Order: sequence, then structure tokens, then C-alpha cells
Amino acid sequence: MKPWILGLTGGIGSGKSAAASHFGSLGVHLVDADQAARWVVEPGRPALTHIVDRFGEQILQGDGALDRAALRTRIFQAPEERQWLEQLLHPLIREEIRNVLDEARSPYAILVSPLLVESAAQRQMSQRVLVVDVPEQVQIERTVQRDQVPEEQVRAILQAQASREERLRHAHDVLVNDRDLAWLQREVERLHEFYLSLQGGQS
Ligand SMILES: CC(C)(COP(=O)(O)OP(=O)(O)OC[C@H]1O[C@@H](n2cnc3c(N)ncnc32)[C@H](O)[C@@H]1O)[C@@H](O)C(=O)NCCC(=O)NCCS
Ligand SMILES: Nc1ncnc2c1ncn2[C@@H]1O[C@H](COP(=O)(O)OP(=O)(O)OP(=O)(O)O)[C@@H](O)[C@H]1O
Repeated sequence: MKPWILGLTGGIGSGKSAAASHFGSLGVHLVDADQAARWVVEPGRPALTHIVDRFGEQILQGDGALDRAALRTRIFQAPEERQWLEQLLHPLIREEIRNVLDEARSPYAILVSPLLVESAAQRQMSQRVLVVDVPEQVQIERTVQRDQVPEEQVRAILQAQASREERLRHAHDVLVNDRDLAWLQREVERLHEFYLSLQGGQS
């Protein structure tokens, strides 16, 4: 039987990947939209050629792969460049996500995405939404620490995403990730037991 799909979302640095990786260790099949966004711009894929046509050769690293940090700087400084990139990549990302979810065989599977609330098309792919929620200040601190980027860049990314309130409006379940990683993992285990008891994502 096909698994039902849980959408796991949260803003930048909220702890989606940390939560997803623990669901994964419990045997839940996962697909991560950020990873799918990497596959669609691998060298040789047409999307990378379009990106070079728009941003120039300096958007590539020496080895011909996309310079992700350079593109990040460009698109979060200029909303029209971000929208152009999203129009190019989002349909391709959705196709990759569908392919992976088609292969999933656990009782339920997880679509991890930072833009689940922002994208109606992605939201429609899931039957239930789990939001990983932390105060903005914690998002900023953890992201600066993880990526070694300036705080202003993280604030610009936050601006490009749904507000915390908007995201919570779409949540069926909320995982508050303002304590340590051991707490996060216990919460994931509790939710996993609950999800196994659901039929098609409904209680
Ligand atoms: C700009 C890029 C090259 C930066 O790559 P990088 O490896 O530094 O970051 P990564 O892809 O892991 O994304 C990190 C986080 O940035 C935020 N983010 C990325 N893209 C977007 C976006 N279009 N809008 C808002 N936030 C975004 C998310 O919180 C995401 O989890 C990359 O994020 C990208 O290609 N973005 C456009 C595609 C997209 O919308 N991806 C989001 C998943 S659908
Ligand atoms: N409860 C926690 N306690 C301490 N550190 C945490 C906790 N949860 C996550 N982190 C750390 O915070 C950082 C951000 O977490 P993670 O990468 O999982 O976020 P994300 O939501 O996937 O971010 P992005 O949207 O940027 O991909 C990571 O370095 C992670 O190890």
C-alpha cells in the first residue's frame, strides 16, 4: 500500500533536518526538498545552463559545479532574481520529490521542505503538516553558527519565507525545538508512535 505523506516544515535553521534525520533512523522514508534542489542543478542538467545564462560563468566554481553561496547571496539581495530561480527550479524539484515518494514503502513517508506553506503545489502533496517551531532569534543564532554567514543574510532569508504565525496556521502538529537535541529526538519518537496509529494521516 502507498504510504500517506507527512509534510515536515519550518523556517531556516528551525531544525527540520535534525528532526528528519531522527525520523529516518526510525525507518521512515524521507525526501528533502533542499536535496532535490541540489540534484536538479548538477553539472549536465539543463537548469544549470539556464542559471549560467542569467548570472554568468562566475556563478560556477572552478570544477563546473554551482557556487551555491554566490547564488544565495544574489537571490536574497534581489527578490526578482529569487522569483526567476524559483520558477525555473520548483517544477523540477517537485518532479524529483514525486519520483522519490513513489518508491517509499514505510507506513508513512516524509516530505521535508522549507517552503511547504509557501507552495500550494507542495502542500497538496502531503496529507498532514508538522511544523518545527522556534523563536526567530534561535533560528538566526543556529543558522549563523551552522553556516558561518552574516546575520543580515539570515534575516533576508527569513523575510523571503512565511512568517511563524502563517506557518503555524497550516500545522496539524507542532514540534517546539527550543530545547536540546535529546529533547527533539524524544519528541520525534512520540510523534512517530502517533503517526503509526493514523490511517491516511487522519486521527
Ligand atoms: C540559493 C541556493 C542555491 C542556496 O544553496 P545552499 O546550499 O546555500 O542552501 P540550501 O539549498 O541548503 O537551503 C538552505 C535554506 O535556505 C532557505 N531557502 C532556500 N531557497 C529558498 C527560497 N527560494 N525562499 C526562501 N528560503 C529559501 C531554506 O530555509 C533552506 O532550507 C538554494 O537554496 C536554491 O537553489 N534555492 C532555490 C530553490 C528553492 O526554492 N529551494 C527551497 C526548497 S523547494
Ligand atoms: N534542539 C537543538 N539544540 C541545539 N542545536 C540544534 C537543535 N536543533 C537543531 N540544532 C542545530 O541547529 C542548526 C539548524 O538545524 P537544521 O540544520 O536541522 O535546521 P533546518 O531547519 O534543516 O535548516 P535549513 O532550513 O537551513 O535547511 C544545525 O546546526 C542543528 O544541528
